[in-house]
Amino acid sequence: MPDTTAPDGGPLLVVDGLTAGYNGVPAIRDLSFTVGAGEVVSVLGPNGAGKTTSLLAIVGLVPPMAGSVTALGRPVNVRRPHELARRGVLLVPDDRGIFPGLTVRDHFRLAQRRQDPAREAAVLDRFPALKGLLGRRVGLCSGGEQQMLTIAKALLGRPRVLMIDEMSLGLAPKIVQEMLPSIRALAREEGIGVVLVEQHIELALSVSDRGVILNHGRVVLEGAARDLLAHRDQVEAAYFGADEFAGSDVPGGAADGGAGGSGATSAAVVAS
Ligand SMILES: Nc1ncnc2c1ncn2[C@@H]1O[C@H](COP(=O)(O)OP(=O)(O)OP(=O)(O)O)[C@@H](O)[C@H]1O
Repeated sequence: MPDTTAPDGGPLLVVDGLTAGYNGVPAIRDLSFTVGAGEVVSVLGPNGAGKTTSLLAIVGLVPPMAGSVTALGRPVNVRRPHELARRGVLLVPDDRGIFPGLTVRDHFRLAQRRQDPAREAAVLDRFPALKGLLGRRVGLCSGGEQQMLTIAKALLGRPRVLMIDEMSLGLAPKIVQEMLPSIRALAREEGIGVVLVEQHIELALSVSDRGVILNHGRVVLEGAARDLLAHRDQVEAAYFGADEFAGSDVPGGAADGGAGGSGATSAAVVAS
């Protein structure tokens, strides 16, 4: 059984007040949220909201201007990207990181520092469709199969936190509908904390515990996924009218001490 809790029993990942951007201009400001073992947190928002930048900043690939990241109970030096990976906090990028000329089996080999047949078998059991494709060049695999491989590769290293950027990019809705529940099951069964960056709001929230909605680089709404699903109007307002919405007086909101776990001060929090 993998060790899936922070030594202090707290969340696996704590992002606190993270501000980061490009050429000195912040693209995300004061981002805060937590991810516990077995929990799925969706980071949602319109194009350009700062979702990808958030993930890149958490792993240090976009240098932070302010804020901190704590993984497994210990502060992380976000200026050293490999440190987080060593702790099992992995980013699955939206470009899938695959080599079209190599086979699925080759990718499995490259993804493991030391071959671990037992782990390999366990990961293949999670994505049985890959079993019959081990000898196939990845360039000849479908988009869904490539995406399964991308996630399978990340799982080989027994991650504690998996951050998945736009898993559904370019995939048919049916494939997304099949894959997202697998991610949910994976989180629960292996105690992995999952951060999903998604465009499919309803689908993402339907497999998430909590949702964080970004607009213009700020958290404008957050809450339990079931509450966000029940308050679709508020979610739409957060997407399309964020400037007016941020900090509004929503019952159970941050000003009321409402729950939500991000610690953000200006975001509204949907009431439980
Ligand atoms: N390399 C870069 N250099 C300068 N600005 C960038 C760079 N990458 C992203 N940005 C800007 O940062 C902001 C946030 O972009 P980001 O890609 O994080 O948004 P996103 O929510 O992931 O968008 P999408 O859903 O379209 O992928 C945007 O205004 C974008 O133009």
